[in-house]
Amino acid sequence: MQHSSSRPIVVGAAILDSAHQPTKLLAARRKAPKSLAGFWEFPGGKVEEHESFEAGLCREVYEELGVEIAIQDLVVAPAQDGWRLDNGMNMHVYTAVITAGQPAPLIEHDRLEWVGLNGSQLHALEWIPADRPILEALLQQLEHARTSP
Ligand SMILES: Nc1nc2c([nH]c(=O)n2[C@H]2C[C@H](O)[C@@H](COP(=O)(O)OP(=O)(O)OP(=O)(O)O)O2)c(=O)[nH]1
Repeated sequence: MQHSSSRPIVVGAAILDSAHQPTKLLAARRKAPKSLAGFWEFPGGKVEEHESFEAGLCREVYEELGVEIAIQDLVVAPAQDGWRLDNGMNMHVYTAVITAGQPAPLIEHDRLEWVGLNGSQLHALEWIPADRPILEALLQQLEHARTSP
């Protein structure tokens, strides 16, 4: 999809440790702005005018973490225009895997953590509240993919 409206669209990456048998998700802790500092999120950011969502996501992840990714699937939201964030923007989240590089918290984050998909650690992190339903949908979608033929 291509971004062309004047309202900013945010894209986020649910970076998994494996394309076919994922066990971990790469969570990133923001260090700015003050209102979001300390909260965990999906790496990503705003898509630029006339940039595709996928291109914007690859660019943001490279800028923020220094890695190249291969985008897999959209985490399907209840509405077609994505997940509604607390700031009034909408976000599209895609699963992805790293294809080159070692992730590091280069600009927007002060910590990165590979967290198990099955277990309390993922939920124990202090996620941006708007991300919690996205996490639930991600887990359900991965579970569905794992159990369907
Ligand atoms: N990247 C990201 N942003 C999120 C998530 N959840 C959430 O509410 N947001 C909000 C926080 C910000 O207000 C907005 C994303 O803006 P950003 O600051 O990351 O965008 P950007 O990298 O393009 O930064 P900038 O150029 O505007 O400074 O969306 C999430 O999981 N990931």
